[in-house]
Amino acid sequence: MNTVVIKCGGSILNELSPSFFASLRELKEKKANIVIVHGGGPEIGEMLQNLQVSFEFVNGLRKTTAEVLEIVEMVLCGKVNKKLVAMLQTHQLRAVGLSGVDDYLLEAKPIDLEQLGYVGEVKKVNEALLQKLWSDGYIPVVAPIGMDENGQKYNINADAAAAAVAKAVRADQLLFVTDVPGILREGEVVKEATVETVQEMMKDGTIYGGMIPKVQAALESLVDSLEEVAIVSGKTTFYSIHGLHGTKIKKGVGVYK
Ligand SMILES: Nc1ncnc2c1ncn2[C@@H]1O[C@H](COP(=O)(O)OP(=O)(O)O)[C@@H](O)[C@H]1O
Ligand SMILES: CC(=O)N[C@@H](CCC(=O)OP(=O)(O)O)C(=O)O
Repeated sequence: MNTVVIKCGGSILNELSPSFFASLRELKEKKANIVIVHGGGPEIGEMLQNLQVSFEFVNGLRKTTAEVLEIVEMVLCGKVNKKLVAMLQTHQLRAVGLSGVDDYLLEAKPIDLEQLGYVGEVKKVNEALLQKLWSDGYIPVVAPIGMDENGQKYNINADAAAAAVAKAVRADQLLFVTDVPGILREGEVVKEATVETVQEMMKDGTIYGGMIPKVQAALESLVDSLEEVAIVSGKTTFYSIHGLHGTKIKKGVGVYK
């Protein structure tokens, strides 16, 4: 059966279009197993500002003190996760909201406690839990908070969490749904890219900011069985009779390290 991992960026969560949900229903009709991993960077930033808690990004990752972690968890697992689950439900898609803490869905370990605080990376994914939800027809919706064996929680970049889930479930497809129609170069969507062309676009500055962790996660996930990753817009349908819209990143000839 087709397994599709969808990363929904915080940039697009409030602008997901009815046609995005229609594309999901189409996938469900084709009996695909779908799991959604969501972000929420802008909402976390807003809440931290409202609560006057200062924060900084180190290499694209939010440095996470114990105080920041508490707010990140509150926003991702409470507000954002339930908002997305509610939207899916009202678009006739049966969804269950979880975080990586639930039944150790995302077992995590710290990346660099000194530099980044409680920022984690995925050590292990509880694939069996996803399989159980799929067999009952649900779309699991995952907030990227992980936990280690001592109960310490970690803030995980959502692009990296989605890539880890895709690897663990040996996904057929990994889609990054965001607020742009794909990788743009001189105002045009790059329809197909290889590992090498993506690396070039990172070097020459075509790819910058929030697109960097996304393509890095995409390239890392192409190492295993996954042959293709796509970056698509949540403002439109991502499938049509012409196939997938957006940028497809294929393995190509280069090897990503
Ligand atoms: N070459 C590029 N093509 C398209 N978007 C790019 C590119 N380089 C950087 N970006 C930026 O990346 C953003 C998407 O990343 P981000 O805001 O982190 O989204 P998300 O919340 O979906 O993870 C775009 O809105 C755009 O500002
Ligand atoms: C460690 C780290 O940076 N975590 C992210 C988690 C949310 C996220 O990745 O959201 P987007 O996909 O919307 O960017 C953060 O705190 O913003």
